[in-house]
Amino acid sequence: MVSPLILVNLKTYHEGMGQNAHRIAAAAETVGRESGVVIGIAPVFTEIRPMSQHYAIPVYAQHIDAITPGAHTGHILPEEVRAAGAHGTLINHSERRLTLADIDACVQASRRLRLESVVCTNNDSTSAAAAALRPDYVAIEPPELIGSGVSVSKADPGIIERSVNAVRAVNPDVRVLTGAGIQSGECVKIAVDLGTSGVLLASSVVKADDPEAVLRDLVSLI
Ligand SMILES: O=C(CO)COP(=O)(O)O
Repeated sequence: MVSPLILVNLKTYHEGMGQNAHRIAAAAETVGRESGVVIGIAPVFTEIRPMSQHYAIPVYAQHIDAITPGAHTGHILPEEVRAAGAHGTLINHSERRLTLADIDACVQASRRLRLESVVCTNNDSTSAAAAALRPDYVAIEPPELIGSGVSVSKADPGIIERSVNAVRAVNPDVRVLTGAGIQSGECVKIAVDLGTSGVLLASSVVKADDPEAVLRDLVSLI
């Protein structure tokens, strides 16, 4: 069986972040190596290259733009994200929504560039729609639970189950992640038992005094 994926989105949390981001990446590398669970990190764009060079963990962009090389200013070119060493990318995160046409173009660019694509969604209908675009992962995250400290696994397991079924019905090759408020091994176990291939999370690791201890707990029951 393929290892579940624990994907830590560092967002733009900033306080002490330069140092903290590297501390989290080092912890992800250690805990990932010891547990055999794949722990990936999605840092800010400027940290993609240093992180992919220094740590043996998959590094993800938090976003790419649906553009091709040429005259664009202030955009994120998928080719540059790949060249910086990214293994994959989030697409359509709740805090960075895109149009359907742009999500499609981003998934296609990811496929062409061999970037793993993780399309974020907010409910089972959008999960089904995203699955039709054939990304590697659909990540269902109820927006009202993001950053709330209340885990989707416990507060709304039904949305995970419905999304897994919706995605499987459209394309069984697309794997499902879930996120929002994920904070413990128990949350991860519930998500995996409901048919997901792992979790997408942020605050419980990024804001922790001891991120390595939280990561150890997250992988403890899978
Ligand atoms: O948006 C998220 C991950 O991309 C979830 O954030 P929290 O883990 O802070 O709820």
